[in-house]
Amino acid sequence: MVLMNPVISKLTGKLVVLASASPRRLEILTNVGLRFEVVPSWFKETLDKRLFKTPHEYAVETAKQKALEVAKRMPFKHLKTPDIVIGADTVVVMDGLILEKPVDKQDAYRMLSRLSGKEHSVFTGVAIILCHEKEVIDFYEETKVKFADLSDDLLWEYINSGEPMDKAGGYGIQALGGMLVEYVHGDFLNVVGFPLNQFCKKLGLIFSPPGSLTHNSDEPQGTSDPAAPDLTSRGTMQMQNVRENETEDGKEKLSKMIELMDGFKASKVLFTASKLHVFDVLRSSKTGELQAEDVAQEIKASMKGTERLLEACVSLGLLQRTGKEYANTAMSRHFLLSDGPLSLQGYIQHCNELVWPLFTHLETAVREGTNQHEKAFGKSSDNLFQDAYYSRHEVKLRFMKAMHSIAKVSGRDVATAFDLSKYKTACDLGGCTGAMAYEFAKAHPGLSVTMFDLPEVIEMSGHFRPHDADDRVSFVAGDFFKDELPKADVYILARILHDWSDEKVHILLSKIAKACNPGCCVLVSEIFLDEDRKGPSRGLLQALSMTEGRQRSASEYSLLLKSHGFTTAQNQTLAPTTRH
Ligand SMILES: Cc1cn([C@@H]2O[C@H](COP(=O)(O)OP(=O)(O)OP(=O)(O)O)[C@@H](O)[C@H]2O)c(=O)[nH]c1=O
Repeated sequence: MVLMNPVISKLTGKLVVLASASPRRLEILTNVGLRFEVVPSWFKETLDKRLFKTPHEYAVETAKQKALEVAKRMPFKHLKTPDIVIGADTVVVMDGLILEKPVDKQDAYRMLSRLSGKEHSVFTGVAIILCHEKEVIDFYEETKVKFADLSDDLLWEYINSGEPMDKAGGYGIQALGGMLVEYVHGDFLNVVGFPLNQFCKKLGLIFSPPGSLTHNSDEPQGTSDPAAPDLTSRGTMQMQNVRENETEDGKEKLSKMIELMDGFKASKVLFTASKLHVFDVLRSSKTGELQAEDVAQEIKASMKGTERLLEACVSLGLLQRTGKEYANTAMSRHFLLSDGPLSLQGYIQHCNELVWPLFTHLETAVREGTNQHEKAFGKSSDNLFQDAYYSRHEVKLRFMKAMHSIAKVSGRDVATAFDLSKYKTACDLGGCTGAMAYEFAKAHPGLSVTMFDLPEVIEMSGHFRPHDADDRVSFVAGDFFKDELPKADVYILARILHDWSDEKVHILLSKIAKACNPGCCVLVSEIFLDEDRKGPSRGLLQALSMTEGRQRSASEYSLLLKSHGFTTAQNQTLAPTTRH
């Protein structure tokens, strides 16, 4: 096959994966000579549509989740890491209503009769994951389609052909459904399921030599990812242009370097916008949108500073701007509103107030091999909650809010990672606010969960109790290094062991081993380092501000557990172990 599009040939030799079961997407990409593997995504298309301001944001987010699921699964299940994963999601939108694939014939009838005689939009969201660079480029395309007036007889005949069932909006424009269509405005293949033209342009931006990036100006509308793929600033591109022997690889390295150099600025923008409640302020305005001036007034900050902050937030995908109006993005609505169910506010403020000051002393920390608590806060931190710094009410509360938000975001995944149906009781050791314990109770109707933590933590955990608190969750005060542990079938250690030296971990595990009966299990939830300790960088970066704790690999945790009679039953991102 002759390759007309040189961009496609840039992917030669790379492991490209299409995270889609759609035969149409496979055909469109095969037709242009792309070589790839198909690994359909297991991501269920169940995102809450109400959380998205526009239908295309929903399609883009679904595409991203489909692709990410495959990118994460492949190294484990297929034992290979792809270079690129492509995900897509097509939706039909009529009067603001998102139509996906019909669930049955009646549903197809409802959809098609809604579309009859009118114009609607078809949006396809696409996500391209660059696995090694850990980057996501996403975009969407909109095409307008007008249906002719359709009689009931025609509709039922079409539905009975079986064609509508696996197609968004209940029709396939490329086949019989083409007969229903009066006109199409825009990219036809976008309706079929994949906006090939825009996809190739994006690939061009990612893979073409720097000089050709000047064609940025005709970039199509609808790019929803402000962070990518414009990998470097224009100033930098010009500089690269001058150096003719600069390779594509060199450009990638440079962009990675720039990302690393700027990383701290991006974090601080997030921390500051959260601390000033920018996201809450925008949410509580009547329309969900505000101009910079109004935001400045609400957050009691200067106009100039606020404008800069808002613009930086837009560039990071934390906010979006239409004209002069700023609004939250779907991601911000998900994670950055103080009262959202998945709010990360608590953890972000912990990073801002505690981790950030510690990292400003990283150089000394490296020279001395110690955590720089004393330098940053004037106090040493041998034992959280017991030293003077942590004894301050607001500091304790902030720490608890941080742990609470992490437990809320990850709790369901931890609670449902393994089949615990044969167990009756669980004990969450160091469970802080009880958020994780409630997630376990919710996920396992037959399980009673005891939350065990220091008395001063239990005392304050009332602040975090849900209104509909499940009475299968109870709270017991104690020190897990000194006091007797409650009896349980499952001991949960979520983000606990990394805080302690091997010596202390042994003390804790021997107490668990003593308290539990044969057949009991310990569920460990941690960031597991790769066996060669080359990643993930989240874990290795966290280690830099640790006191006596350390990050370990799955086999290091297994060894510690084994020495107390626990044999590892499963050993992946989340590891439960069973005692025999
Ligand atoms: C409007 C229209 C849609 N489709 C198909 O509708 C599915 C949408 O569903 P999806 O959720 O985006 O994809 P999927 O098929 O479930 O696959 P996956 O990517 O694995 O989720 C895709 O197939 C598209 O081609 C057509 O074939 N022709 C058309 O005219």
